[in-house]
Amino acid sequence: MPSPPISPAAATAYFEFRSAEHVPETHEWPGLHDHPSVDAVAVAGRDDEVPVVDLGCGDPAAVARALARAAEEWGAFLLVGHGVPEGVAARMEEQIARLFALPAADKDRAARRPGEMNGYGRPPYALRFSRLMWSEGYTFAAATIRDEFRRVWLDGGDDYLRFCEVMEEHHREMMALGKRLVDVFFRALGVTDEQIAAGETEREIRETLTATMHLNLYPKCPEPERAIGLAAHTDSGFFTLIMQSPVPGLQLLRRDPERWVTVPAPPGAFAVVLGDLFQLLTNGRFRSAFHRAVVNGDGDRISVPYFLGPPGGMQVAPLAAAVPPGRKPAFRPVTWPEYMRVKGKASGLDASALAMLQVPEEGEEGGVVPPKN
Ligand SMILES: O=C(O)CCC(=O)C(=O)O
Ligand SMILES: [Fe+2]
Repeated sequence: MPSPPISPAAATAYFEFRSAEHVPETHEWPGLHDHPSVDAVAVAGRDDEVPVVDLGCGDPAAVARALARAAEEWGAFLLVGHGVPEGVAARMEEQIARLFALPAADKDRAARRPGEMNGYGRPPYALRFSRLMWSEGYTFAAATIRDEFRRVWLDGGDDYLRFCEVMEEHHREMMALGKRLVDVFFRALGVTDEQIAAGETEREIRETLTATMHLNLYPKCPEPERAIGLAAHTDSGFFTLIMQSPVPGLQLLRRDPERWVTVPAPPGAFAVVLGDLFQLLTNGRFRSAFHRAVVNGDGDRISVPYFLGPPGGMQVAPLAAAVPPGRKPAFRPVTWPEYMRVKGKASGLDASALAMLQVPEEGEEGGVVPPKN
């Protein structure tokens, strides 16, 4: 990506996507087609079918096996049979479309302030790039919904209340689902139900999960092949439950040969993407997925990643159950905020943050920074 990073003024300036007839230079991304985009279908000799995990299939052992395979080989999957009521996603879409359709002045009041996570605007990592993405976003800690959206709806009236109720409903459903999934992940790692019940760390991880929500609107784009909705990245926390419009846009990088596999968007399914701290927690057995979001020329797409991770003060270290007997943990312990600092530094060095946290094997040189991904 050419430097220098986008200027603070350009990064915060409001861009009117609706009236754009072309993708302006500020939003034009080179290198988007360095690897081909392919559909998630079986191709001879290549596995491009995004795994599907059916939580409701009634066979816990089969669910754990499917999850282990998806987490090891893809770091991502589609989740069905989860029991979240159908209406939740439709209500979310309606409210999010309404939020982003508000006048710029209302949204600007809630603009993210430097150094803060909550607010309207580009995610902090977007500021590293020299180009802008074709999306509008709003990030907030799920525990702060009522306070956060008073910045948008000053009067706290019916529109505000309705919006908050819908966000809270989604938060409740996703947190419950996230906790269920944590247990299935542990089972997929080979931890027994009794060990989970007795294991302090496992219990603490499930009981202290924290959630950040991000609302993404990818407006219809006049030249979708020249713009990107969200640049390629890995999520940093444990895992992300992504609600998406029934319009594909999420892509996963697969290797040998490198290609972007487009994740299907069947109504009712969630896309699940594993984050870097889950890779660390599972001693590298389950891996984070490099992904991006592309835009399209047919219509808007909305997505709501629900990022689950540890509380800020918790040290995340490889689980004993994930470390092979007689071996040392492969990573050193780290808190989420510390990890974010390492990741920020690593991006400047074009290095992998996880590799920087790796504990060298006996007899191996430490401090070597392999190239990113
Ligand atoms: O829009 C999507 O499907 C992906 C969003 C995403 O990866 C993110 O916000 O971290
Ligand atoms: Fe992501």
